[in-house]
Amino acid sequence: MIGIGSDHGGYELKQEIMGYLNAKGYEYRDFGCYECEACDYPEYGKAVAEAVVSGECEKGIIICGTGIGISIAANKVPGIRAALCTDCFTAEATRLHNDANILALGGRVVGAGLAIKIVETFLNTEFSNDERHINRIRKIEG
Ligand SMILES: O=C[C@H](O)[C@H](O)[C@H](O)COP(=O)(O)O
Repeated sequence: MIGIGSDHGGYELKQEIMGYLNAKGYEYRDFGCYECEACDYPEYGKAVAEAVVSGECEKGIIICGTGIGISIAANKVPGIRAALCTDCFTAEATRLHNDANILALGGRVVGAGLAIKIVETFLNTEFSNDERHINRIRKIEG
């Protein structure tokens, strides 16, 4: 199960990404927002982050205008490693090196075509399980 959430700045891109997830047969839960009226990104970042930490969702995708605010909010939840990506290289690297469990995107930054490629890369790249990366992730957890 993938958790997905956005504020109004990410609402349109979220619809595109949900279309992609539907087409590929991914199971997902939309944590809102459910309309494009102005709302507050911390609520949706936190909701997706908590669903990932609880185990309800294996991974999350969060979107605001820049992807910055919502990733800051999600990263406040212990156990979350949310990565803001604007290209496929970082999406792959953050799975391989950081075992990122949430992908953050900026709906005002990347177009739908690139965003979907980033999502595809993120969802299809496994953590490397390399000892050096495991040690570094442990240091983040404290
Ligand atoms: O980091 C914050 C996000 O990019 C928000 O989506 C953005 O601040 C919303 O801006 P506004 O309220 O001007 O639409």
